[in-house]
Amino acid sequence: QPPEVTASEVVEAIEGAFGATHGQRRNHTKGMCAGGEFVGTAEAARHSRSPLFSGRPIPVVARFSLAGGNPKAPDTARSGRGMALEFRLPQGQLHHITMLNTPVFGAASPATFRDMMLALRPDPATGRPDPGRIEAFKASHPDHRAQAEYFAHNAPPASYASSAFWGIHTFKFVDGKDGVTLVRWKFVPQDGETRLTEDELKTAAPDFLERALIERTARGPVRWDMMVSIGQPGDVQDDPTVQWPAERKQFKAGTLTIATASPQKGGECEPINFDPLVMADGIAPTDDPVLRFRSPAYAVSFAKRLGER
Ligand code: HEM
Repeated sequence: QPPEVTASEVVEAIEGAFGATHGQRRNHTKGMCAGGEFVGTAEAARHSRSPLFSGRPIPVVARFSLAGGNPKAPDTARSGRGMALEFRLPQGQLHHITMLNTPVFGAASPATFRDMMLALRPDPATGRPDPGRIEAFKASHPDHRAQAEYFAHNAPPASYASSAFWGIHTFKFVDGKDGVTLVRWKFVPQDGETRLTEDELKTAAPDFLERALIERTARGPVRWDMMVSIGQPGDVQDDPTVQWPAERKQFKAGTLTIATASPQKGGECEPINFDPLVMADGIAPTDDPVLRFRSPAYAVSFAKRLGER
């Protein structure tokens, strides 16, 4: 039985690690807005009755971000990049998809996430995290390893437009007869995946990502294909640190087109809480404890930032 962890406790631990930026998200603080549309495929509609896959264009409000609560994090940091999508479905319904640029997450439980934040808390004597505490955290939390290794072996993206984003958790597609398909998905950039070179890691400007996406969308729309993998009996459902075997059957569920990009200040994405449990009928969560925990944690962060405005 894992120790009980509360959403407020975890958000306070994030604030302890990074500080709190008044009126802003406590995590993924640095980011930008974007907009476009999504068109689903007939194959997705066979597995899920979600209006997302009607085949008609669905307006999307998007936010791209850097993981962590540092609003000035350099875009060369070996940390997560986020893509958050709010689909504006007919009749005012909403659907959220909130992803990272890694195939796995760095915690199998909220407790590990909290302990990671506690380990990152700066030592008052040096103003920096204590390397000994970070090592102790890593040694005692093997579920953190897979994502850390991914970051160690994969440089950050050269542009949001050329990054893949994974849903990471397992979800359920529910069809018209209540049939359930276990799925995981990845948004694959049609621009191809490009990462910073060793040189660029040293020389790239700290805020190049925002300018790059604004310039890229000025030249024309950017597209990602939503690729869905179908789970098999025995595949992990409730652990976002474990990947499925690569040979799982895949199909294209739709294409996301991002046509506009802007700074987040005053942008449409700024006030949105991209709670991943906001889902329309036809896609449902699994019992992944991390997925379930995200919703109350985002609510705590959202309440704090709105309350400060
Ligand atoms: C225990 C696990 C996690 C905790 C406690 C957590 C916490 C948070 C918090 C507090 C925010 C800011 C919410 C707001 O003020 O709007 C946030 C944002 C975000 N998180 Fe998580 N998170 C967790 C796991 C994940 C996972 C597994 C993913 C990806 C699959 C993810 C992707 C994102 C993204 C992309 C954002 C930025 C959303 C935006 O642009 O508004 N997080 N997270």
